[in-house]
Amino acid sequence: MDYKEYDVFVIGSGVSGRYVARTCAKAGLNVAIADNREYGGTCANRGCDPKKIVMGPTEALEMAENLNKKGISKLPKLDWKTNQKFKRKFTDKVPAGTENELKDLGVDLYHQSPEFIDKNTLSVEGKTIIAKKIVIATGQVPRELTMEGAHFLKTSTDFLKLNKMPKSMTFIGAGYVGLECAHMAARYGCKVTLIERSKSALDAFDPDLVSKLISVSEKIGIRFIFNSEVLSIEKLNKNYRVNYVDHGKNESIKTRMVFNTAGRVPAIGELLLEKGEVASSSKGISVNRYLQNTKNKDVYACGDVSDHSVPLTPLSGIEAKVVAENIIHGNRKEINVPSVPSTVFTLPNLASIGLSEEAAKKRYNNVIVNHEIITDWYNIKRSNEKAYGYKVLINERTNEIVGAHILGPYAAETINLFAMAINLKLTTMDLKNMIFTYPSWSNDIKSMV
Ligand SMILES: Cc1cc2nc3c(=O)[nH]c(=O)nc-3n(C[C@H](O)[C@H](O)[C@H](O)COP(=O)(O)OP(=O)(O)OC[C@H]3O[C@@H](n4cnc5c(N)ncnc54)[C@H](O)[C@@H]3O)c2cc1C
Ligand SMILES: NC(=O)c1ccc[n+]([C@@H]2O[C@H](COP(=O)([O-])OP(=O)(O)OC[C@H]3O[C@@H](n4cnc5c(N)ncnc54)[C@H](O)[C@@H]3O)[C@@H](O)[C@H]2O)c1
Repeated sequence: MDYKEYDVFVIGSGVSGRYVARTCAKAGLNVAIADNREYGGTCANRGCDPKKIVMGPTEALEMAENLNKKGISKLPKLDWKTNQKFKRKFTDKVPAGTENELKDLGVDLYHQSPEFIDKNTLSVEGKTIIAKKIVIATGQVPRELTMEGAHFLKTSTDFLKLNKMPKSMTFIGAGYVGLECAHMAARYGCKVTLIERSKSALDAFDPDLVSKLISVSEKIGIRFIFNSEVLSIEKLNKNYRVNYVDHGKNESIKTRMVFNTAGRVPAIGELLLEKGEVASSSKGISVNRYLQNTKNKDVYACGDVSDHSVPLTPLSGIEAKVVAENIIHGNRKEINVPSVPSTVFTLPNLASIGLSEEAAKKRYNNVIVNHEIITDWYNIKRSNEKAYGYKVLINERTNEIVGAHILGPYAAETINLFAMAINLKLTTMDLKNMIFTYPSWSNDIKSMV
């Protein structure tokens, strides 16, 4: 019988899977890894990294527009095609680079989805694999939508590698992916519509700041349709017709492309988990505090696919470290996640860490809510940016910051100072007593507390 044995078999070569494979191989274990797409995962191939490159010219345009006739006399013209070329300089190298790095460490590579046969046995590429430990690090995939014509839908992966920017596009779902793509597309000259099922966008973020972001987005031409259900998508000649119900009324919109940005779900459909006796739910692979499956103790999970994770790159990395350590040394490291900052890379950025206003008020008796949409601070006036606002939540008893939310330029950077403050339990006075550079956006955080 054609079978192979490994100490560790990793499924998924994204930020979390490849970390586990690399670390276990470096520790002398006999390791294999499988991926059914190009190696390197979502973040590097079709997520965070290429997205920021595509966004680069829009940031330059935004800054120029804000200073138009204030020292700028001619606005830059964005060029999608040359930016795609620049982007490919990064993304083209990822799959081979990832494979070579793993091969050099002696890791065996497979290019298909494995299926469980039993608790420690997998089938892949016609081979039977017996592994002492199996790591599931398969990430997430777009939620499948089932309306008539759903097969016409494109995804964020298609968006980030479009040959040219179409005249119009419609996104179904106004979450992270929908909003980020919408902001990029609108600034590259596309007419953008977002159709969202619920009453607002970005439900994980502060509603006051979200509402300001929506009004800024509308000013750059983005149309939002809330409380709306898409019924069907029809193919016309060059366009699609999206039929939807808006407040009980049947409506439609003609658009060049339609994207599914309605959320992402754990990528577990192809693994035949029941045969491996692996416990899972709609949130992903069920794990305990060692990130070990709650049923099959020889299975671990890390990254977006674990039911412990918030689907963000830095968290996937932290989880991978825990899994690698527990496999190499036996269960000795529990997952312990600090407060995790998160940013929607719209312009302006919307960034957040810690508790929401609602959660903070539930958790603490007395919460100070510092909230302002800023119009008269020096930074906003000199940059002429479209919006700047914050909400900071402070536990009145201890003066510790328990939540911070910023809508503004470079909020993806300044929120990291709040991450440090919250995780180190700094008080408002600690922050105020720090000396930061001036004039800088970071320095403004002292005025927010
Ligand atoms: C458009 C977009 C933008 C994003 N932007 C950000 C951002 O700015 N900041 C941030 O922190 N996060 C961002 N994210 C989320 C981030 O990409 C993920 O949190 C991160 O990539 C998760 O890493 P992972 O290793 O868990 O999974 P992934 O990187 O998704 O890797 C999983 C791998 O498993 C493979 N796989 C799946 N199923 C199977 C199978 N059955 N068999 C074999 N292989 C399989 C996949 O092909 C993939 O290579 C973004 C996501 C998207 C989609
Ligand atoms: N900047 C970042 O860090 C970043 C960027 C992209 C993605 N991500 C990660 O990926 C995850 C997924 O992001 P996402 O944008 O795909 O999902 P999301 O959950 O943020 O947003 C999905 C949106 O689609 C709506 N929706 C669902 N079904 C719908 C339907 N049938 N019709 C209309 N609207 C519908 C939801 O109400 C929600 O507002 C995020 O939670 C985040 O952790 C992070």
